[in-house]
Amino acid sequence: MALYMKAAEILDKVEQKKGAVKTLVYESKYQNIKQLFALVCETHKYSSVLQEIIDSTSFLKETKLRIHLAKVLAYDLLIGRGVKCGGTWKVMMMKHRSRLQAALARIKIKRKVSRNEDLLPSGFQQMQGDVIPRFVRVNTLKTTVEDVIDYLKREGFTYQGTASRLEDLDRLSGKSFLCDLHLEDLLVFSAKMDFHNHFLYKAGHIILQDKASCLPAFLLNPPVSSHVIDACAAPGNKTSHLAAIMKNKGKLFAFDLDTKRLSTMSTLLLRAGVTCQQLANQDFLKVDPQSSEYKEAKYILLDPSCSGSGMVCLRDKALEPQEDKRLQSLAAFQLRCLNHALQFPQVQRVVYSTCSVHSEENENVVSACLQQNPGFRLVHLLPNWPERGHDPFKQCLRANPAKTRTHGFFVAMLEKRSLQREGENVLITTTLPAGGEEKQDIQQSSAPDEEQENSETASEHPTNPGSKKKRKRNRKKTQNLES
Ligand SMILES: C[S@@+](CC[C@H](N)C(=O)[O-])C[C@H]1O[C@@H](n2cnc3c(N)ncnc32)[C@H](O)[C@@H]1O
Repeated sequence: MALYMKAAEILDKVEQKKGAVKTLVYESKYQNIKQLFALVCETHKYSSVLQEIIDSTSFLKETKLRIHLAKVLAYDLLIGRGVKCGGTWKVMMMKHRSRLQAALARIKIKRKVSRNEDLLPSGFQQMQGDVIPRFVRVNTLKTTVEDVIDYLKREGFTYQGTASRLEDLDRLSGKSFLCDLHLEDLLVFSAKMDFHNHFLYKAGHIILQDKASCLPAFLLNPPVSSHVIDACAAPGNKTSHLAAIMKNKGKLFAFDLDTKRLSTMSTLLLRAGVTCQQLANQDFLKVDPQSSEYKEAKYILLDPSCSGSGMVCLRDKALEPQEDKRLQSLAAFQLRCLNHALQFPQVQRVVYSTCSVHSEENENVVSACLQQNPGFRLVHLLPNWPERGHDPFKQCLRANPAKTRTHGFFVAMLEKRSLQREGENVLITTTLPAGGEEKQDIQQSSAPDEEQENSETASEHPTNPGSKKKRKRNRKKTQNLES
């Protein structure tokens, strides 16, 4: 019963656009997160069909159930695993079973389809084949990749080395796993692997984070001891990633408007061993860039609220035409945030990211911002990343299940022009698949010769195989994971 109540509560919020499924499920503190997440996602996908079924029967009127609870129960009865609770709800659902089944059958006949999946709105049908592997980020504040691999091997997992091609990820099954081909602190497992109850997760040694969502902090790559702003930070996965890159040194200012999400974030950061953060329940747009507190802030990560249309289980809703108005208002907010980020006097780099597939929230925001801020330009990111921003924003990255085996995502990095002397080359190389040929991308800078202050040039990025940082990056053995 508790499962259905929680699922209905979250579905209600999701349909009112009060939050993303993943966050709401996590915040619910329900013990079986995976089960709750699956039920909410699936009911949400079939929401319009369930509404049609319910409307065509007297189910709501007779049971006096609220619509979201009715949908969740009807989903499990007709499409899911069968109603699993006992008591009055089970009796009630059994009483209405044949009428609800008949209503579903009538809809299938009307639409001339035989399978339930064929009733899904087209956006959801496309993604039925999309399987996203389980990505696990090793929290280097608490452990090392080697220690996690050893620990898992002792538990019967099979380590298959570093992936060399995207297709290697599709072949993962059972307890086999790989190191990711782009991000060295990321392990990849089959989609079915669940770590929510695993010791490594509960102890904060691993973070369950989609690969695309790991890109912003990885690309921003703030140096140890730097001052960094995470503008829209909760629930804090990217904040903890930034802290790991900064080795918990320096200052990490993290803002979020939402008190509840911030409190979840505090728990998450505590578990991850983050100590360099300064959390504030504050509107980023009202943070004063001129305040002396931020006078050394050179790196900003901006991951503002977005339509969430890249999240696989939300895809069809976000593609509905009536979303246009909402997209415009989100885009306006995102542009204000990005413009605001560029007002910090010492800012050198800003990474802008969304989990949206819409150009309105991605390339269009970046384009408008660059027009309004000619002192900034785009940095060409990871040259061998397979999915690029829409024309002409090839410097930016996109991600999606088909091309990158991740949720839909967008990342851009803006850099202050004065960081590069005119005519200098910005060299950005990338970690390559094992055995792959080294690729480099040389971009001609057209920046005016204002000041040469950037000691953190792109060639020092750890993705550059030759960078000092990468050479020095010896993963320290820290705690014994079993202690
Ligand atoms: C996409 S989520 C951020 C996810 C986060 N970066 C992470 O990786 O866990 C967007 C966040 O922006 C927050 N937000 C929305 N408007 C804001 C504002 N004006 N100032 C600060 N935070 C804001 C929302 O509460 C939400 O938590």
